[in-house]
Amino acid sequence: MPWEVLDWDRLLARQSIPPSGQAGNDRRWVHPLCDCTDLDETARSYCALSQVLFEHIQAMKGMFLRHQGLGPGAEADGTPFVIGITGSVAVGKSTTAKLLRKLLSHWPTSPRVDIVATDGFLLPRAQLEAKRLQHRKGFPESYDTDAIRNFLSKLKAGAAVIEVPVYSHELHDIVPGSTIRVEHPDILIFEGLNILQPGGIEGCGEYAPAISDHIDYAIYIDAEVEDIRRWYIQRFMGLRRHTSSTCEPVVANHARPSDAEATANAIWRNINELNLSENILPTLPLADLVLRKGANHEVQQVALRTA
Ligand SMILES: Nc1ncnc2c1ncn2[C@@H]1O[C@H](COP(=O)(O)OP(=O)(O)OP(=O)(O)O)[C@@H](O)[C@H]1O
Ligand SMILES: CC(C)(CO)[C@@H](O)C(=O)NCCC(=O)O
Repeated sequence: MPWEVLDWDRLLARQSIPPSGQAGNDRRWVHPLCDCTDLDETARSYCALSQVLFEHIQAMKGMFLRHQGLGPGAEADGTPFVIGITGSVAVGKSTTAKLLRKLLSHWPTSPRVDIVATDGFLLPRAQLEAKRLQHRKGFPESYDTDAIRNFLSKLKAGAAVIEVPVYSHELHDIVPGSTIRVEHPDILIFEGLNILQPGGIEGCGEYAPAISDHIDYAIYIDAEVEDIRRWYIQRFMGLRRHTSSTCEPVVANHARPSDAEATANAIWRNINELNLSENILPTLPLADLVLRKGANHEVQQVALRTA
């Protein structure tokens, strides 16, 4: 697969986004969004990523306007642009989404940016149990895929308000009666494990549309499996400290940290790592951009698909 490794210095030197569009020179904006060790390097790498997206969206907009016979000053059609972010459980999709939202909303075009996670479209725990899917959480069959496609169709059709269900990592379940409102953003960051899965064949023998049909630009976050496992265990142990025993038996019913860590390792091995190798990693070649992270979450490489 032809990939071009991004040269950040050359890209940032182009300054296609003026410095005022880079969330400021003060790198402390990074800190509330992620607990990274090198603020400057993190800001620089995500600014480079933001610039790739800016140039791509401007080029798409220019192409659309030319196609409509309109000049560069004209307004495009206002359809939300969907950026997909995928990769393993705990690889940092939500964190990257938040960093990008911060940067994108500082663009000179001041776009309104929303984030939606496919977690909200997981089947509620009771339904997973009824279908004996409780050990397949995160696998394609554990989501309401029709609801995901429906959501993206409505978004692309210009719906003014769409309500999306919410998943809680503390409850390990969909939060009953809770939704977030998506109100016709300029850019939607849509993050999840399964967004690049092929559509498959439906009962009547026809191809089902794929979720990715609605994704305009797809980012895959990649890292060493051993690093992702460590991040997953750290997050699990952190959540355990913050979870009351009434919330989540899987997390909270471990009096001893070593028991909790053993459970986290078992969930990683039997569910999340399996899902990564069977379903998620095979979609990497379908991404437009691969962001490769090192052991401390630093961005080591950004590669763009050229064909
Ligand atoms: N750039 C970063 N610097 C420091 N820590 C990070 C960074 N990115 C992610 N993390 C940490 O790694 C863990 C996983 O990150 P995050 O929750 O964003 O992953 P995710 O891919 O969205 O997970 P899931 O698929 O389970 O929702 C979290 O504990 C998060 O704080
Ligand atoms: C919610 C998912 C599936 C995806 O984000 C993941 O974070 C998760 O919870 N995986 C299942 C294993 C676990 O309970 O941690």
